[in-house]
Amino acid sequence: MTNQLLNNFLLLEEGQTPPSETTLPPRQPQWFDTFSYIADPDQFCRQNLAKYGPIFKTGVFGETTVFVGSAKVNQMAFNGDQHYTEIALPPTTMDMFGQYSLFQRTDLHRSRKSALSPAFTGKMLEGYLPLINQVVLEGIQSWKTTDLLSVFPAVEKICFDVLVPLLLGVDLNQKDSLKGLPISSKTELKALYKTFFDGFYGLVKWKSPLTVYGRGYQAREKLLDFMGSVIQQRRAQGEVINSQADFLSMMLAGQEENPTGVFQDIFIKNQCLLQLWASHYEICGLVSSLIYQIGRHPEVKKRLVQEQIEVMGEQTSDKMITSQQLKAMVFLEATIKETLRTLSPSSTVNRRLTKSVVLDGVLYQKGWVLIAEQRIAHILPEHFKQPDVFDPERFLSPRNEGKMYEFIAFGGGVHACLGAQLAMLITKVFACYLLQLLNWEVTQAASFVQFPLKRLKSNYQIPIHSRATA
Ligand code: HEM
Repeated sequence: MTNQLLNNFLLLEEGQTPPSETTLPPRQPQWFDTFSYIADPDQFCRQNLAKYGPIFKTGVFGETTVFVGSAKVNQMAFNGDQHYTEIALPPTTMDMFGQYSLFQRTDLHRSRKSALSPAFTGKMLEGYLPLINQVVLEGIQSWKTTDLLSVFPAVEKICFDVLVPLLLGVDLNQKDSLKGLPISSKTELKALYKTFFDGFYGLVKWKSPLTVYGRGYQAREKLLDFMGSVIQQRRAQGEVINSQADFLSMMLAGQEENPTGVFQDIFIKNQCLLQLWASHYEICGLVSSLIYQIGRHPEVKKRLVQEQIEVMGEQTSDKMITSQQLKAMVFLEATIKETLRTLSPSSTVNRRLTKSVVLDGVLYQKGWVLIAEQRIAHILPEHFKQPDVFDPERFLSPRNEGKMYEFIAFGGGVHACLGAQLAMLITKVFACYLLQLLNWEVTQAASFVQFPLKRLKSNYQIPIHSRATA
């Protein structure tokens, strides 16, 4: 267990008193903390960090919630499953996850995660590349370069078209792909998915069309029904399953190999939806923030364009970008990480302590919620030098900043993101075509939606020009 690696870590059994020199995290929870945090989470974290350091108590979400950011405490927060933490999410969110998510059943977490992992690594990712290339290229080519581009909606449209075939196994670009299924159009599917996504954040646990949660739950049922029909249709076609084709096929092939194993229909249907939930808006947020950050930093853009020329040579954009080429684009990878560091779409990792623990002489009491906050971890000078400067170089040798538990855009430890490599792959392909085809510059600071994910506001626009005509 990871925390055996932590020095000065003590797990307190019921009734055990902490060592005499133990202290509590600074700051008293305040009644207005939830409002202050939601109104401006960046400022809330920065102000408290400046005053109290990287660990402080708050009353955010109506209980004692300890914000943490330094690597060692993040490590402790990330690795307590089944020992001293549980997932701390509202009951509505847990209900929307359902019992087949990786968060709900910590006892089954390891076996489920290792069964799902092959779909998001190595050969499988390589197999996804032709589709990602094609859909992203066609999507960007359809943008009107004489107009202002509404960045987030434009990116969102493409991401949906990439992720639905990869995760739900339904190729929306094929004519009649929805024929015989209980959802008849892409528009309907997209609207249901949005309602499903929003349902995770509805706080009133009343299954009624009048509540966000109720509508979300209803959408969930319809989407599960839809996935059931997709599976039935696949079976009816009787074709040999190509386990490498998409996430759904990988699971169906797993079921064929071991009919009583992890991959039961109910699990498969839920996983398709859950992975779409986990990925779509996160990747949209990341890609649109990347467009913004590149536009804000012309010197970074110049290096990225140079790297494209070095790696791609004379290759034109009608040829697929290969995984070898993507691997060679180290400055692009660093720029994506720097975007994740500065404008990470997902903000918090919440865990409730089921036992009291002492780390480095600080007591974290049973019942408190720990929030490992990127807004703190990513601006700590001991993790990142000159944190307020946008500088992709920091992730490259010799600086190599952003070690494990310091850079936490994809979480860390037991529940580290399953789809991090897929997210990086899609974002890289997106960035390559953008750099090859378009010119854009950002002169004004944008405002961002902060919850549930951080992203550019939908009405934020930038002028784009074709590189050919620039
Ligand atoms: C920019 C894109 C993404 C970001 C920023 C992101 C971020 C995160 C973070 C911070 C966590 C940890 C949550 C926690 O510990 O409470 C996480 C977990 C997870 N992510 Fe992602 N994610 C992204 C893309 C994806 C994609 C593409 C997939 C799958 C298709 C995915 C699937 C998951 C899953 C299944 C977990 C839970 C893993 C577990 O419980 O072991 N994510 N992600």
